[in-house]
Amino acid sequence: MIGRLNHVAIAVPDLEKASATYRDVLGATISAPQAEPDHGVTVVFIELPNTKIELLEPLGENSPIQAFLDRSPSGGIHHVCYEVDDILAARDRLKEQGARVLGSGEPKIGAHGKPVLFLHPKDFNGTLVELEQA
Ligand SMILES: CC[C@H](C(=O)O)C(=O)SCCNC(=O)CCNC(=O)[C@H](O)C(C)(C)COP(=O)(O)OP(=O)(O)OC[C@H]1O[C@@H](n2cnc3c(N)ncnc32)[C@H](O)[C@@H]1OP(=O)(O)O
Ligand SMILES: [Co+2]
Repeated sequence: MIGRLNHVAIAVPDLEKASATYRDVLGATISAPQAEPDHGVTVVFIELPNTKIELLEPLGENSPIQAFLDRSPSGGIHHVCYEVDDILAARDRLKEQGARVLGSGEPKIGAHGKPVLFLHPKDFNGTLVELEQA
């Protein structure tokens, strides 16, 4: 079911500072910040030869990553995103197997303009999993 690793996401308290570190210290090319109010975050992407790094900071009052940052104020790896060919078939199969699909269970459009879903970290070895329609 899961295919390519689309991105590894790092939650950060300050997107500008984190972007500068990746740009100036690691020599990375950073995309322009992208506000995603429907997801409660602002993100940038770093294109790597074999995948992407997503840096994300909270946006708005009810950001789903605020509690994560309260627990880890300097930030940390937040989720991994795998591509799937058919996100609805993947969702239905995962639910049949007892995995918890977060939110309403209906995919939302993610940062790449594709439908995404999230799976509860407790069902996947303490790792928040995002699925993105390939
Ligand atoms: C623009 C879209 C973009 C894209 O790529 O397209 C994105 O990636 S948007 C990313 C931001 N959106 C989300 O993360 C949505 C899904 N996340 C959630 O719904 C919440 O973050 C949730 C439910 C996973 C956790 O929320 P919260 O921390 O407030 O809940 P709890 O305090 O109840 O935590 C429960 C339990 O899980 C542990 N936890 C929480 N977050 C993570 C994490 N990122 N990785 C691993 N574990 C996590 C938390 O420590 C609690 O564990 P416990 O042992 O019970 O204390
Ligand atoms: Co993501």
